Amino acid sequence: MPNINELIGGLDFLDGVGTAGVLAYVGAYLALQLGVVKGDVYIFPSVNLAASLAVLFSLTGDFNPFSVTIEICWSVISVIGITRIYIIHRFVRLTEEEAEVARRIVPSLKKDSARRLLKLGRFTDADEGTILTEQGKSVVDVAMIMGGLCHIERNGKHIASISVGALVGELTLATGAPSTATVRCVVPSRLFLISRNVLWGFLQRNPEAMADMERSIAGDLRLKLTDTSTRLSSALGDGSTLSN
Ligand SMILES: Nc1ncnc2c1ncn2[C@@H]1O[C@@H]2COP(=O)(O)O[C@H]2[C@H]1O
Repeated sequence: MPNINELIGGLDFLDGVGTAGVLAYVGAYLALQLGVVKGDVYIFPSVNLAASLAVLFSLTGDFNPFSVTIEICWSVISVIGITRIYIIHRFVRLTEEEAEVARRIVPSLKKDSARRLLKLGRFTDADEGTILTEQGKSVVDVAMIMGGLCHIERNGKHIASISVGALVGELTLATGAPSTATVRCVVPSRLFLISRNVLWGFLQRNPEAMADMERSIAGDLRLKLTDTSTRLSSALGDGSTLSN
């Protein structure tokens, strides 16, 4: 049985290139599975392209039609991937408002995916008095406030105010449960609206967007809770406490 030195010694230049190609393939795939690289950044298709060309080159010494076919397909698919990423970087543009929404709710989404999400919703100017959600009723549209001011009302009482950057309807996004408050625009407001069902469907099909959205909601909740707790403690400023 040949030992390792004899095996390595028996490799010629083409074998060496082929081996490097195989290692690159396996390394890229392992990195993808470990989450070290993503499939939609340049590095993954580039390494795959280099690997397929290396293996293709090594096959010139030992022709095999099936291996050559798969390597050519791999090279072509890698070039398609690289071209797609280039087109997204170079040509997909978001308007300022679109970019603001994308940064706020899905900051790590690629521009083309963010654009797909944004196309599912709409920007609108809401008049003073517009009601965005009604306490106890299911939320129809989740909103992001781009400009203006809204009041949060519980049982007809104003309990908090939200403005630019705040989300509306996020608390019941996942469950579709009755909304926890009535939200009313108290000045003309600029909004981004997206149907709750449509948004939820998109998030379920896009785990990366779901993770982003969960982070955005967590950040939003932190601000809202802090604000509400501050209001509550100043309302109880006379030293009284809430009884249960
Ligand atoms: N205390 C609060 N501060 C800020 N916003 C709130 C508060 N309570 C409810 N909301 C918002 O009002 C929305 C009503 O619908 P949701 O319960 O889905 O999500 C809720 C939040 O977006």
